[in-house]
Amino acid sequence: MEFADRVVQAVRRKGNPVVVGIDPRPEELPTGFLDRFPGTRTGVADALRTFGCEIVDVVAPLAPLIKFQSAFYEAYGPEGLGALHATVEHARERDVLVIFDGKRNDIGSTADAYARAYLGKEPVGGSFEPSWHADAMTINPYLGSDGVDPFVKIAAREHKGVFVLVRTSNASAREFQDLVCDGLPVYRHVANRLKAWGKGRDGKEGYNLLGAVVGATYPSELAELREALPGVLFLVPGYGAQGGEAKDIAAGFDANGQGALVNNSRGVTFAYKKPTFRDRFGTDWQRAVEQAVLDMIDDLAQNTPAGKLRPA
Ligand SMILES: O=C(O)c1cc(=O)[nH]c(=O)n1[C@@H]1O[C@H](COP(=O)(O)O)[C@@H](O)[C@H]1O
Repeated sequence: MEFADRVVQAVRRKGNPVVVGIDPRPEELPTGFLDRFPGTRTGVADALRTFGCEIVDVVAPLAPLIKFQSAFYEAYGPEGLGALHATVEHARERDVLVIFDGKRNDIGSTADAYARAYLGKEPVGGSFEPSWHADAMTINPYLGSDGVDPFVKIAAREHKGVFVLVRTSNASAREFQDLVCDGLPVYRHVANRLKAWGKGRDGKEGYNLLGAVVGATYPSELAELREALPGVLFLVPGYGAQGGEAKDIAAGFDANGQGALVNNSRGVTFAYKKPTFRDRFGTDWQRAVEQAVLDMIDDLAQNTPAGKLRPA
């Protein structure tokens, strides 16, 4: 089944558009967690793997998607990447779609290698094998069409998805993305190109394999882009730790409650730090993770069109 159809159906089945971001920072692991592992690079990587897999177990029954932030694993070199790979495999065996967040790109031929690495298959012996089992990945459009086309081509062949940075959530997003040329800000040029890059790649549910990353922290741009990009799935980071609220995200959805996938990383992963959760759940950090997801689902249902996804 096409990636966009799998997303829409998973969102419908689970009744919410939550993406749990797993961005593990060793220094923020629950008290005593790291002490269970040897004080070596391998030990830290094992801790990240164990922590990530436990989060997957808690959130997979609730959320339709998980996004892994590669940076926090790459920080621990090959051992860290091994931990990421093992955690992705763990997620794959559960009922949840996986986004690899590495914001890759390069010149066309190298972009093709990245696309094959994360979405495709590589020759091994006499056959072709996938190295990573992500359902989708994030990419940077700065290099233009020849850097994006290989991702689209390989995603289409493998029934995978791609999310292109269009309007990022960070404070300096305006620096380049708002520069006006030919009468439009740069992010609107990217949005227009995105339509062209994804042409003919719609799934049966009406959404394209090529999605857009649009931050929750810029509500008016989110609303404007929703209008401009019908049939494009939005990956919306910035809810929670970066200050984005459900009311800011509401305009990113379609009328049917689909179209926006809302990411929350720190607010879920390290939910145990929230004073009210600390009082309620003590050292049971898994219960805090679960409650953070349940609260987010409620918040989005009450304050955005995602409420329409709930069974009547
Ligand atoms: O592509 C992304 O996911 C992304 C794009 C963007 O514009 N802003 C953004 O925060 N992200 C990622 O989304 C996650 C947000 O994390 P929290 O702020 O902890 O929820 C991190 O993994 C970021 O790298």
